[in-house]
Amino acid sequence: MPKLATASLGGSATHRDPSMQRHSHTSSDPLEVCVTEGIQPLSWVQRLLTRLVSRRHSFPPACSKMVTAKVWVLKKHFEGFPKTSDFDLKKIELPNLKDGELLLESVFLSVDPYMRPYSQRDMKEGDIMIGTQVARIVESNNPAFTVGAFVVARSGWRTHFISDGKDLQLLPSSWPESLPKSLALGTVGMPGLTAYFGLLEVCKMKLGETVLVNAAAGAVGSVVGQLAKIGGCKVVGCAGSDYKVAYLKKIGFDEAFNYKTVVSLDEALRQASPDGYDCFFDNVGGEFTSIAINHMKKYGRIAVCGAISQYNDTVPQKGPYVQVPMIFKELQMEGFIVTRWNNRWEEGLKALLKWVVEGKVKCHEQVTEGFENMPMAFIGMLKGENLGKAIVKV
Ligand SMILES: NC(=O)C1=CN([C@@H]2O[C@H](COP(=O)(O)OP(=O)(O)OC[C@H]3O[C@@H](n4cnc5c(N)ncnc54)[C@H](OP(=O)(O)O)[C@@H]3O)[C@@H](O)[C@H]2O)C=CC1
Ligand SMILES: CCCCCCCCC/C=C/C=O
Repeated sequence: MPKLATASLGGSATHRDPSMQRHSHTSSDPLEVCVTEGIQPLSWVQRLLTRLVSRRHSFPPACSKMVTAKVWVLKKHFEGFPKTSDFDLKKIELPNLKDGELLLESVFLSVDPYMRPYSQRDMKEGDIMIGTQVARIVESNNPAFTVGAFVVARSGWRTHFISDGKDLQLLPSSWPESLPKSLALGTVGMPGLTAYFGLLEVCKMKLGETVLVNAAAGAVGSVVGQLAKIGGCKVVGCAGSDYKVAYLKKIGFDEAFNYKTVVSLDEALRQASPDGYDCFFDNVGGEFTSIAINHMKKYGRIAVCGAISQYNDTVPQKGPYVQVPMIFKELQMEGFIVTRWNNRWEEGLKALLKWVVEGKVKCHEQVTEGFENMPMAFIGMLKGENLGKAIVKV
């Protein structure tokens, strides 16, 4: 493990609780993906032979056939809160594979808050929705990739796609067979890395400090709180339901409250930490930030990770503004995007995987079944229906 991670995050373990494991996962048999429609079930000898052949990359691929991918398209730019009618489900015929190419099928897809602001900024109507998936290699014309292997891809909301392999990340070789591969989209993926780098590099969290995190029961927030505990901090989290608050306490948060039902957010923040906060990992922005900033300790650090309370605004929110408390408390407030540390993802994933395997970081996933339900899962996540990482299982 790198020096930084050991120095800042080594230490006390959190409690292990099997009831908090994710509630659903799939197992997968690489054999099944090559069975062509209309072919009778294979004997076990044929299956074994097929497995051996497919692992050695057949040229041309053994199960070449026309594949139709389903894709979700942004039909209409979101106005305010996204609606299911803003999306269109389409079918696309994929061409035959060229040399060096792979055919992949999505197994798990991620729905993330960034899709809301990114769609506005980077997409035009008719584009396939951006996003990441865990996908299985179905055919390979590329010797670097074996049929049956699982990768993380950034191919958008598609059931099947073709890649030249350059944009694919194989799951770490140390990934335990028993660990759900969907975690590569959450705790052991981009959201976990956001928590890791945001806390270490932006908040510069230190032993004995007090850390505040909002949207705390979500994909990023739940990891932030648990890493801060591993790093020897006091952790205060808030979330939008009593059920989520109970979960936060179960996974080791020292204080947690429901920001929707407290009479006064100001009072709840004061009660949770009368001395204030050294670090604030802000996932929410807006009014929450303008209240929380007054509870920062002198020289406190604020990691501006997200602003989900503002993503659906049609009219920009007005102050109160942050400058006066920033000046008098001499605060540091820094926005960041996790891709800043692209060259250190291996380090972060290794550390996160280790903590998950050791039971020091617990994971929960909100799994929606069915590719057809992607827009619903995305909208549900924006509304706060997810506990932990929101995932769609194809
Ligand atoms: N900077 C970066 O590189 C990255 C930033 N992010 C940001 O981190 C934040 C969390 O992302 P992620 O963990 O994936 O998502 P979550 O799993 O936390 O899901 C989103 C959660 O946000 C909460 N929420 C929604 N609307 C509001 C609101 N108006 N006020 C307060 N809370 C709200 C809901 O929880 P609740 O029930 O508690 O309200 C909801 O469950 C987002 O802002 C996202 O954009 C994520 C990844 C990378
Ligand atoms: C199309 C896949 C992009 C994967 C990188 C995601 C970076 C997320 C940055 C988030 C910003 C705010 O939510």
